[in-house]
Amino acid sequence: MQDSNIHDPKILIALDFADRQEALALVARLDPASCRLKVGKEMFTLFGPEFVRSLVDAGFDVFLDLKFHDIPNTVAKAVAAAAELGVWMVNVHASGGPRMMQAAKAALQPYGDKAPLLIAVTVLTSMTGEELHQVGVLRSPAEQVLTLARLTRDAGLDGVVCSAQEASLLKAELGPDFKLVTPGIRPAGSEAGDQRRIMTPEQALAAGSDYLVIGRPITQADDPAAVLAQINRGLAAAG
Ligand SMILES: O=C(O)c1cc(=O)[nH]c(=O)n1[C@@H]1O[C@H](COP(=O)(O)O)[C@@H](O)[C@H]1O
Repeated sequence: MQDSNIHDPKILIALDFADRQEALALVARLDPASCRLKVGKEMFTLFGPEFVRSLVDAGFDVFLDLKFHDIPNTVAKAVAAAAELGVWMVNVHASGGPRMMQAAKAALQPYGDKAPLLIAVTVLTSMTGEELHQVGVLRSPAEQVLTLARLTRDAGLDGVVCSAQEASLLKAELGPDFKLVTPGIRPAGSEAGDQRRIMTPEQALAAGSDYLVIGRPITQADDPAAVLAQINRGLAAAG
């Protein structure tokens, strides 16, 4: 059976490996038509822009997940540097505020159609309401996600990172075109680990997630390609 999402793969595999060869062995078994790849802080810090370029050159859409959060000028320059790498998506923290997000957006303007999608992290999927309180945010996770997502939309960005638990609320409030990228995806029976606001792939898709970020349930499996294929089949059947 062919995946129905073959032209727009929904799964973004989080390549969180300390060993480059281990990551490349996995990538060699993947098809850019079946998944996209996410490079985050661990692999970028270890292996740098060359590693990202090698994945882009291999034909993969790459989400560079460095969650930029700094003064507007610094974030704008960092986002432009990401565009130079040819990545498909890049992110900032929405809590950096509207001026920071607008500066990031403006920095991508010269890239036109070649600009990566620019999205903003709302409330990390590892956080609970109690932890938000501990850092001085007295709203519930859903209320805080919606507040930050509105700021993100108003700053002209393409979407947000949120948990799938907030996806239906955000789709209803912000419309179908505003992209929702949801980590914290756990197929039934898999370990939550440090994630807290989780959903299964099928639940996330039904709730309105556009892209599902999945790391350990795929990368730590005995047969990652088989697990990816199984999740893609589940999504095709559910969608
Ligand atoms: O921006 C992200 O990708 C991200 C945001 C968030 O709120 N939660 C979150 O888990 N992530 C990333 O998504 C990936 C999830 O990996 P697993 O928990 O192994 O599936 C990790 O690489 C995280 O850095």
